[in-house]
Amino acid sequence: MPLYVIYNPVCGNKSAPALFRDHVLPYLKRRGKAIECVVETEREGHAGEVVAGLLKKWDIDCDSTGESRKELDGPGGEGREEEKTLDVILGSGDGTLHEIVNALFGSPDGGLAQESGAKVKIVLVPCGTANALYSSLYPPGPKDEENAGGNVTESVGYKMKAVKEYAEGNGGEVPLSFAVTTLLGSGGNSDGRKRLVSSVVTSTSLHAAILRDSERLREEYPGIERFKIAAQENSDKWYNARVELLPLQDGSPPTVYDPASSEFRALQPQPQSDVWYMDGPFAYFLSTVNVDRLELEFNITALARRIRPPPGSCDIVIVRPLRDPSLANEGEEARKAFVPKLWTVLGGAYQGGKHVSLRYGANGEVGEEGGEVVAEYVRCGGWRWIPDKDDAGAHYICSDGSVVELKKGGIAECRVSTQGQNLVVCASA
Ligand SMILES: Nc1ncnc2c1ncn2[C@@H]1O[C@H](COP(=O)(O)OP(=O)(O)OP(=O)(O)O)[C@@H](O)[C@H]1O
Repeated sequence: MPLYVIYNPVCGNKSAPALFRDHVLPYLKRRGKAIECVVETEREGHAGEVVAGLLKKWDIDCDSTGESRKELDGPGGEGREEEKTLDVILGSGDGTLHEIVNALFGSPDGGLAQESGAKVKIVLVPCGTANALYSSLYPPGPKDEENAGGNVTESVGYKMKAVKEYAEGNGGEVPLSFAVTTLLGSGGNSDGRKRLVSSVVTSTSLHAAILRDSERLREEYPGIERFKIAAQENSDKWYNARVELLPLQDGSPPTVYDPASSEFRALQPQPQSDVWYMDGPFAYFLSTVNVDRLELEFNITALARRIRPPPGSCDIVIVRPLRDPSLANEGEEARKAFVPKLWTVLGGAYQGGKHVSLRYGANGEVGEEGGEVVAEYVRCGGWRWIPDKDDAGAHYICSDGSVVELKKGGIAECRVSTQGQNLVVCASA
């Protein structure tokens, strides 16, 4: 199985070239790992082009030599069909992985990866700003903290965990689920793309606004502080839309987390409808697959680790401010009054996922006891986001950090797919 190394020199704090030069490549050499090629990405989209190009070339090579995809497995292994696997050590953030996923699976028929029948194994080296997938697969434990002297994100030992497990052959691997968002109605979106494949997060509302606005802050603030600044700027905005929730893969109803029983329960069917809908306004709407956090400490879909999700499902965190019993309308005053409550929810995500248990008291105070939940935590097979035509801010969709704008009247439909079974990432066994 050929091994390629790809890293993005500009992601995060731009430390990938030094990390690969000083640590990753020398380590692989010491372990005797033969590398076909090292690619430093040169532009947006390049990582996807490289991996797609390798699969295409592989197909041509196999066809022209007539070897098909069969390989002999050494003495005694005659006739055994060996899986074709392309191993890629990827130094990047989630955005570069997103480009690879979209290059391989972005077309409606399943795409290149499906056609070639090859398996692609990704070994992540977290070099980006947030590294949601890596930090979900390798949540740091006390030993990592101790070894890192308190700064896990900058620790070479922590960043090298997947590479070491891969090279030593003692790691595991997990297939990725995808959240496939189709942009429907009114000609899709502003940049012509109609299908977005996420392997981490798909969002609207505050999170999409943060990602949209944080890009312009990237040069000045290469770290995660740019997300906090963009969050401040957008904190009192609400988004008018209707959401339709889609059933789980086995046809059962979407479920919602009940902090009183610490379990998910089925949403009640709604009369005369085969979908389950929620009306806005929304302050927050964020759905994930494969992860329980978006940064090392930001455990926004914390239950994805605590209560294992069924295959083909996404976890969604939703905040609808008008559930607050102290707010009667959508006026400016109400929006301002709600800001601290939204911060309490997001702050809970930074405290190990406490937000999933927050509830309103009779006068709208937020605590761990009381009535209605503040953040609705839903698990389902997908969703449709139907923005109010006149609410321009409700038309942004974020897919793994890249943000698209729906055209007026457009709808985003996100369905979870397990189509990516031949794309796996290394994870602790
Ligand atoms: N040589 C390059 N010059 C400019 N941009 C590049 C280059 N190589 C890759 N890119 C782009 O860099 C962007 C940022 O990469 P990535 O998302 O992996 O890191 P990040 O945003 O810092 O981290 P995260 O997604 O974890 O927050 C990607 O959109 C990718 O297309």
